[in-house]
Amino acid sequence: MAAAKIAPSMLSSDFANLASEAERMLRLGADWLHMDIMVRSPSPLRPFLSLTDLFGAGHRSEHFVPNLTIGAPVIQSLRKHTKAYLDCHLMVTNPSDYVEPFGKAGASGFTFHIEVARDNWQELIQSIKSKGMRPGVSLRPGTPVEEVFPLVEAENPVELVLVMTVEPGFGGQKFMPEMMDKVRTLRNKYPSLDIEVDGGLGPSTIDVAASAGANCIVAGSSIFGAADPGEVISVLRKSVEGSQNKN
Ligand SMILES: O=C(CO)[C@H](O)[C@H](O)COP(=O)(O)O
Repeated sequence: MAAAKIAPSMLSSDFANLASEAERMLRLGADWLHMDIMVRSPSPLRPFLSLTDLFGAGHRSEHFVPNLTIGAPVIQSLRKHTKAYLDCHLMVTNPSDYVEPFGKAGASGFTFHIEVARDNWQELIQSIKSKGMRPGVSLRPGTPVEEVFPLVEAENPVELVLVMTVEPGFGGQKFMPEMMDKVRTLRNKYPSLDIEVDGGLGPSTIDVAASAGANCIVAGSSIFGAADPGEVISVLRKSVEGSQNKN
């Protein structure tokens, strides 16, 4: 059985006090710290053709997400203050460029998106492992779950699948319950896989995710915005463990 992991999304923390925010979350019972890496890196098509060339100005961003957060230097700084598992979710168009810097910085997990790694996921998994990190793959809401099966079944597999339950980019969005079919499918196929959900998770949505089979729970605004964040962490954990005990 895959153990429950509660991972506060540090995107909702006070970045100016990141080390103490991390320490506070761990003290309140968090297992992992979820780090949302959003970099305005150019599309791989950029040298040849840009969306601006195709559609003109005003098109949807060529960047993986329309936001900018933190990079390897921040992970490196945080690593000096904590031994915690740093669960890094790379929302970038070119994850292979970040493997070495994140490995050096002290990232624990490196989760890339299948949408930008359809052609090179084998090499990517290999290089993530060679830098001492745990590889994971994530999928956007519109991406069929079948796309990640080969990565879980590979000789050199990913060890975590992150099912996005909002469009990646920002905290505080509404949970998409229709993503639970993906979680159920993954759990039925892979009983011991780490299945993570991210986006809109909190006390009012956790039971749906936990009963579908998610065991790694990312939650930002519901934890950091709560009067008692430790209580929220405890509610999330009890829901996951309660669902596992039923099965
Ligand atoms: O990956 C993310 C955004 O892309 C965040 O981790 C996610 O949205 C968590 O925030 P919240 O719990 O507030 O929804």
